[in-house]
Amino acid sequence: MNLDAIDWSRVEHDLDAQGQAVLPGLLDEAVCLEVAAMYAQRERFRSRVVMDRHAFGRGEYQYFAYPLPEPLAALRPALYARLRPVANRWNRAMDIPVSYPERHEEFLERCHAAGQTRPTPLLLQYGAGDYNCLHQDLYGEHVFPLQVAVLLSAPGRDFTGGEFVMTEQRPRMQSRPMVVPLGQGDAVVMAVHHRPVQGTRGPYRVQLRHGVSEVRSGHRHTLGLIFHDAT
Ligand SMILES: O=C(O)CCC(=O)C(=O)O
Ligand SMILES: [Fe+2]
Repeated sequence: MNLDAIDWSRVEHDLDAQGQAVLPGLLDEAVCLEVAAMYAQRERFRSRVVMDRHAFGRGEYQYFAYPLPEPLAALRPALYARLRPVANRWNRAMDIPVSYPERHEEFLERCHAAGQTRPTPLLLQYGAGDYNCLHQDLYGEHVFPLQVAVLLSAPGRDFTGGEFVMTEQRPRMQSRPMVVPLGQGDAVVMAVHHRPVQGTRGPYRVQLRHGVSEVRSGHRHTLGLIFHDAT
């Protein structure tokens, strides 16, 4: 994990232009394999979700329990600090009277005081035929408007299909699809649910959703980092 190697002005530009941006090579291959292997260590997690039981898609995921293991424990506050200026600027543009404190810990205290005490970082596991329906990761009143997903598996080698997709819904218009190309260790930063777009008569909001197309073969693991906690 080397956050200094990332071109954050390009990330900010891409987030403003399309609601998502790639962080290339966020985790190296050895770390990807180590994190993916945690899936089998049930004691690391607070709960497991089998997606087809809830009509969320097909496949499964587990939410980590506190304390988070490394590298997640360090990555979550470090990414928060880099993304906080965009989150604050987006809220100002959308007239949302919420600003995010300097430290992630302080934001978590706000979540916890409102009953959002459960950790949201998650590990997802897909096999052939699995997919993730378009969704928004909202877990209560307190929302940090950006989240990160790291692809832990190698496309072409570990799996085929399984593309990361997003849609952006503009008011009274049809949805715009986006496919985000990711290699092993690359991450996508994305809007959790909405973002401001500059219109001729001022800024307006667009709604975003993300999901994963069907995995055709092999296995695909993803690490999801959401900055608010859950009720
Ligand atoms: O598996 C993926 O790429 C999507 C993960 C996801 O939905 C998330 O991290 O919130
Ligand atoms: Fe998600």
